[in-house]
Amino acid sequence: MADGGGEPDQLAGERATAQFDVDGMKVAWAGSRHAVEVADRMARLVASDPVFRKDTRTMLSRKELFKDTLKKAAHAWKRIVELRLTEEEANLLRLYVDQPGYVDLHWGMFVPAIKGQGTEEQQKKWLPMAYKFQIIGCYAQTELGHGSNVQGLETTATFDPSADEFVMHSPTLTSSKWWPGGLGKASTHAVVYARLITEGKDYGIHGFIVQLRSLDDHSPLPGVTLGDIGGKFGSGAYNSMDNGVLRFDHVRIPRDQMLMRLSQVTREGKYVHSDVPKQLLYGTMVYVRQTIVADASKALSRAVCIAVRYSAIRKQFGSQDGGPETQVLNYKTQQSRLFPLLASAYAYRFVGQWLKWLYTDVTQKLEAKDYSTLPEAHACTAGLKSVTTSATADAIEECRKLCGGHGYLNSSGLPELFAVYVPACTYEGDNVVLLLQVSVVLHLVARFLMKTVAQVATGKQPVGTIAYMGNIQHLMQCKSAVNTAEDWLNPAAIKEVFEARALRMAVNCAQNISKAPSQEEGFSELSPDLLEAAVAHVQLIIVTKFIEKLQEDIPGPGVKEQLQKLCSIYALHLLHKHLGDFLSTGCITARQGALANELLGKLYAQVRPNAVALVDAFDYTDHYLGSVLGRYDGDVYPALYEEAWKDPLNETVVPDGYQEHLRPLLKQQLKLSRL
Ligand SMILES: CCCCCCCC/C=C\CCCCCC(=O)SCCNC(=O)CCNC(=O)[C@H](O)C(C)(C)COP(=O)(O)OP(=O)(O)OC[C@H]1O[C@@H](n2cnc3c(N)ncnc32)[C@H](O)[C@@H]1OP(=O)(O)O
Ligand SMILES: Cc1cc2nc3c(=O)[nH]c(=O)nc-3n(C[C@H](O)[C@H](O)[C@H](O)COP(=O)(O)OP(=O)(O)OC[C@H]3O[C@@H](n4cnc5c(N)ncnc54)[C@H](O)[C@@H]3O)c2cc1C
Repeated sequence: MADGGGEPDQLAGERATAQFDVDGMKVAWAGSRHAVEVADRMARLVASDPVFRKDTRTMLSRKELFKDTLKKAAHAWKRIVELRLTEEEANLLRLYVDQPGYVDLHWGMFVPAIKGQGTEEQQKKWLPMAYKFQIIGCYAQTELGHGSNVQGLETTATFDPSADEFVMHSPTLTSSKWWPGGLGKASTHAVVYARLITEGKDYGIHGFIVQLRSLDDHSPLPGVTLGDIGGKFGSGAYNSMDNGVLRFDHVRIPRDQMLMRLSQVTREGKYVHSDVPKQLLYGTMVYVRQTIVADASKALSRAVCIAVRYSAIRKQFGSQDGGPETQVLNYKTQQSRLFPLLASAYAYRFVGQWLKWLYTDVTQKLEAKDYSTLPEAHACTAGLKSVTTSATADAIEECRKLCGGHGYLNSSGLPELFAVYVPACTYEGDNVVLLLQVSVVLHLVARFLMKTVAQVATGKQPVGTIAYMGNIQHLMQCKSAVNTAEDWLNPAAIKEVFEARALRMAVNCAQNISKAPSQEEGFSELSPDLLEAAVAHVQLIIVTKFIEKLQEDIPGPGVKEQLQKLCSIYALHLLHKHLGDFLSTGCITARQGALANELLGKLYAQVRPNAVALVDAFDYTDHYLGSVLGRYDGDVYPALYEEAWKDPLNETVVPDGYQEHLRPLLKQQLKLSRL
């Protein structure tokens, strides 16, 4: 289209300059050819079904939006059953429907909580009902007064041996369950976390399966108060979810509805704890944090895909002699803001794949009663969840700005993506609280290593993602050998400075804490520094996993070369952003920092001809992207123009309210001017 400057062929031209095999990159991104094929099939299935349309979603009222979500969830389930989709296919289909709703919590938390914390007998009873949607479940942990501090929850489950029942009760206003998704309107059941009290003793937080609503008419059961907690940030967005409030007034449940895999209450009311660590109670959170890391790359890649394609279409300013306007993607500033985000999308994808492997490995070990890797799983999931979600939320907002004014329109898809995504920084563990968990581990290891540094070669070595800390003697004094910009292309050079920075920051904290009157005071005082040390450690994990990915066989002409560039961009943009850390810990010199920046500029120029193809490799349909700016065909302007007319304000030429408010005002002003 030549009309008005929109040039869809522009993207075809961009695709022609790619220096790698896009299909090969799709496989590297998805993990296997099979994964590409299934994802593609499910995405197209959703995109071609009119029930799953979402283009007017931000214009719906809350009630309409919620009803639309119920309709989509029911239709998705119907298609899953009709087509006999596998679990993998069904999960992807739900992903591409792309509308937060009760099903996310049913499959994402209710079912995993029963699987992880229920006995075999309990699983046999409850899971088949959940699998067939005969019951709908949610995860009711957070309360009005307590979220981060799980040990501070107030809801009680008091055992009554005379009836062989627990009495669920909300003793205070602050003990009201508050936030659980799916609770407000949809769920019939919940896994409720409450303080277990038996024989007059409080045994702390345990999980209980509680029926909340009638299976006949969906009304709340006696003693149960339920509702939605109200509208949330943004139009459309997370308002499709019925985050709810729940109060119990002495509600009775049978004893066998306590989740009893970790501990039991006998018929007589005796509390028995099995030999498994009590932290397994938090297992569902570890599982979900792991899925959230994988989801970060999806949200980030969507935003980046929109911003890259639109930046290739959008033109501003010509050359001095009145030549054609320049694609904004050619501006170095646009590249230096956008390409690190593109690189981060790939980095998070690969670290997400690794974390999934780690989670599976830990789960298998737990089944064999080997609990040794549990702290590693907790620290990795908590740290990666925190760092990837914070960076992704910031990146989506940056992509909105990269799209200029049009990025602020709902039709760009970016405001809604941000509004849906940003609570990921809070739910499943506030990001600061989770980073502090990582810093506890780092502090303990650093303190131990400082004490035992002389015997470290013979002492107990740290393993897993903290293994590098065992190399303390080298990392505390090493100096980077980088001498030219190109030296920074060497993964070993990158790894060394990231390891040295992370370790030195952890050791500095441990030294300063040891000077405080007590460890507790020191920890509190130093907590801002501990957070930064935790971030440095997590960034090291992401960089390392990207480097390790590149050691694998990655087929397809040019694919590995592009990934190598993205890996260098990811690491070096972090180095540039956190230059203060690297300089103040003496890991690099100012000159080496400048060389890293010089190389970054060169790498951006090399990525430029590949940028559109690199986002095509995410393989997103226009339906899933949900953005007129990110359309595959690049036909942006007609789409923007057409979209505007769909707004309810444009249903009439003269607006509602004209007669009551505009006309009298205008007439009055006219009269006054004639006086
Ligand atoms: C179709 C597929 C769908 C896929 C999935 C989709 C999911 C849907 C997506 C989005 C929907 C939104 C979902 C949101 C749901 C929620 O938000 S649920 C509520 C989540 N709440 C939290 O995350 C609360 C955060 N707080 C905590 O996790 C903990 O309380 C804490 C980590 C802050 C620890 O507090 P603290 O008081 O210090 O610890 P204790 O409880 O006493 O425990 C101390 C020891 O336990 C270790 N530990 C802590 N957590 C874990 C864990 N998860 N795993 C293993 N170990 C853990 C901790 O390190 C201590 O160990 P030491 O004693 O050895 O030091
Ligand atoms: C969209 C959404 C969906 C949710 N879904 C569910 C669900 O399905 N089920 C469920 O049970 N819950 C759910 N939640 C609740 C969620 O898990 C909690 O909101 C979250 O764990 C944070 O807890 P909080 O709200 O108590 O925050 P707070 O802990 O009150 O945080 C407030 C501030 O205090 C800071 N802070 C807190 N503790 C410390 C500390 N020790 N040191 C330093 N700073 C600290 C935090 O960093 C933050 O800045 C959901 C929340 C949201 C927003």
